[in-house]
Amino acid sequence: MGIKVRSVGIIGVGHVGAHCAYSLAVQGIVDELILVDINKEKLTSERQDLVDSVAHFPHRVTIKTGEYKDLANCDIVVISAGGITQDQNRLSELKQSINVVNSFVEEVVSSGFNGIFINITNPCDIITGHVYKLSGFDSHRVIGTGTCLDSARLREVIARETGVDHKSIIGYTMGEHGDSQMIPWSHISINGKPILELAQHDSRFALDHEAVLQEVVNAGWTTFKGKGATEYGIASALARLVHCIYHDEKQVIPVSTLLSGQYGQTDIYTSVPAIIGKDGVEEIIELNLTEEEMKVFNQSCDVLRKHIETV
Ligand SMILES: NC(=O)C1=CN([C@@H]2O[C@H](COP(=O)(O)OP(=O)(O)OC[C@H]3O[C@@H](n4cnc5c(N)ncnc54)[C@H](O)[C@@H]3O)[C@@H](O)[C@H]2O)C=CC1
Ligand SMILES: CC(=O)C(=O)O
Repeated sequence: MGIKVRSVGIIGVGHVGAHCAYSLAVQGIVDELILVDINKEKLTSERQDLVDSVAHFPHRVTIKTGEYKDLANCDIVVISAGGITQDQNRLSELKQSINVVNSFVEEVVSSGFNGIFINITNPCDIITGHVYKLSGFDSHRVIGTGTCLDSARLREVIARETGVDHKSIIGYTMGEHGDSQMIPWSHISINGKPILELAQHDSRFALDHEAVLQEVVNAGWTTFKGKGATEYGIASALARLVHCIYHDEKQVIPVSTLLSGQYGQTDIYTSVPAIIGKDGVEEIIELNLTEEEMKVFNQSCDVLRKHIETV
């Protein structure tokens, strides 16, 4: 009897891809990683460094390098190819990132890959939508990490301000993984108790909403400024998603996914909470946003649409 090897491919093993590889390996989420990068020297070095850590793990992980065609049998292919621009604006990466994914998505699909794409490359929502179109896959199998990372940042800020552990905070940011993302405050809760209700009786929960949003939006650039990359946060978000898929967890996580009428939006990839399981995005959760929240969410979609038109 053969045992199924959990195999994940990573395209682009720069700051982000290498950290994703390490997170998946060290947490024992995969049995095999296949790393692909156009920079062959870097690829060899990243593989060697990862291999050097394996002997200390309590589990076995095989780390390979390969070409796009070698990803045929992977369950999941992570896209983290490209390069972050210096101007701290994800949208200015658009043209470069489109060219990057154009150079391999169809080749990966024609190799026989029939699993789930998880895209990280920025601007995450637009590039994920483009990968969806290039791949011809059903949208539930093309996912963008979207505001999964920003939502972790949000929960950390709320945890710090309120003193409640982040695991007891239910909260997401929605919309663009970028400056126009929004926080649906009417749905932020401390394990089910709306934070807006708590705020009426306890000043700890009366947060400055605009300041929290700005801190969340700026967090990536706070990280980027001193090290020229953001990597641990996104790698942890990616590892969570991959774990959810392999274990069919059905956890609700905000990801960039195709909206087909939900929230009054159609034919656009953007972040909303969704159930993640073995089939990828299994269900989109439609929150009853307030009128003001809907307005800001729609504005975020407008920002994305304006840039999609330039592709
Ligand atoms: N969605 C998110 O939350 C986040 C997204 N990012 C994005 O991830 C991407 C990668 O960022 P970094 O790792 O910091 O960049 P990096 O420059 O360190 O690494 C990019 C890697 O992609 C490789 N590459 C370029 N074209 C390729 C191709 N056609 N095929 C295979 N490999 C290719 C390069 O050789 C390089 O090794 C950027 O678009 C960045 O904005 C970064 C952090 C968080
Ligand atoms: C760079 C980026 O997209 C982030 O860290 O949020």
